[in-house]
Amino acid sequence: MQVYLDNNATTKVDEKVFEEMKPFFCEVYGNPNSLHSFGSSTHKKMLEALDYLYEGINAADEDDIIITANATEANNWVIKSVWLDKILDGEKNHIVTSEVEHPAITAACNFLEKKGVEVTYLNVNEEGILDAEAVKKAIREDTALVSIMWANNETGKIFPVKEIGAVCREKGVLFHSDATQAIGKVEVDVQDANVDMISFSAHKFHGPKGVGGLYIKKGVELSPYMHGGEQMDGRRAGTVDVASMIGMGKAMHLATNTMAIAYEKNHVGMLRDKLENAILKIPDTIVIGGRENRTPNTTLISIKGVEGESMLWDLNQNGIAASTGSACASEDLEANPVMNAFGSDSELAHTGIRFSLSRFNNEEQIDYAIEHIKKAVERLRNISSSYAYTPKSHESGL
Ligand SMILES: Cc1ncc(COP(=O)(O)O)c(CN[C@@H](CS)C(=O)O)c1O
Repeated sequence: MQVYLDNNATTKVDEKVFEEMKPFFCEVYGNPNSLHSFGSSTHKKMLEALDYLYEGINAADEDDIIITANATEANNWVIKSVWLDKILDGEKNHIVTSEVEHPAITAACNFLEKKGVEVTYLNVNEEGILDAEAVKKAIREDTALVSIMWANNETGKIFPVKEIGAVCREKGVLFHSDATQAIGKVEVDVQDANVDMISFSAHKFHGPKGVGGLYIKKGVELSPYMHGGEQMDGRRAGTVDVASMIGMGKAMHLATNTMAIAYEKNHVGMLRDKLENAILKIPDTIVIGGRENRTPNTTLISIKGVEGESMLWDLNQNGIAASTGSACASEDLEANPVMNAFGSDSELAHTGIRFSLSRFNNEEQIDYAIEHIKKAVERLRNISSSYAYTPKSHESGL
């Protein structure tokens, strides 16, 4: 049996999305910016896709949604164009973010630090989140941008975006939120959340890889990251990947309409809880950050005495796909940076396993995964030189 439990890394394209995309490779293949009918025949479906995107995040008609290659591009665009617009050409020289952001934010900020920009990386608490008060205290006169994610890709923890947005509004500071792991899992309402910009990627909500977006609230000026043609009203040059844009719109529609969200919470949340409850019955296991206030599909679990990579290998031998944390950091065998951020010691930070489900998982798959997780833990602990179960040890915390 093949059981895919790594949906925060990427998801399967929904068949309905694929069907929507198909005509735009070999039949309706014109360049949308061409004046002839081969080009204009793409417009109807592209406009429908934009409508789905605006509807999915409750963007106002006068706001912009710019199609990018992915969330990484959108995140880099925000960080580097704020640097251009407000730091190089302005009086600001400070950015506030968190220490558990995706590398697309932290690496871009590290790059700016080498250019002399000051960056505050806010700590998270033992629940893996930070509060709006901490953001308020970090904002300075010369703060150009606050960028705090909507939901964490490893723990699923949801950040108080609305409260942070209110603080940024009060202080007159631009607020960006990386919503990549929120869309399709929890409600994302950009007007309610007082947010100026959000990033997203289609392949996190059953759309194609290689397409994403940046929502920009009306009135927010942001220099283009890509110059060239007049696509996206000159805000992002380059011929749009028509099929992928249409696929992303359809995926957003499927993922965010009322039924889908309710289904995600009831179905996926129930499956995630069943998996989590079973693993927590094993001694010396703990959910990193606790079980509250998370996206319904994600769990990051520490299994003491079991190296994350060894566990992944064992599960993979049985057709089960999971991860030790974000895919982009999985190559290096460093301790999980998010677990480090929680203050877990290095040994424990190597024991995290992330399971991230989707609406395409079912109970049979979860039962199969539980069976093999238990066997893998027993096998790996038996050969572990560092783990010895003692009755009190299962009360140990992080
Ligand atoms: C919060 C967040 N922000 C940005 C990205 C980047 O998405 P791209 O489509 O690759 O550009 C991701 C992708 N996180 C995957 C791959 S590293 C994970 O395994 O956690 C993300 O989770």
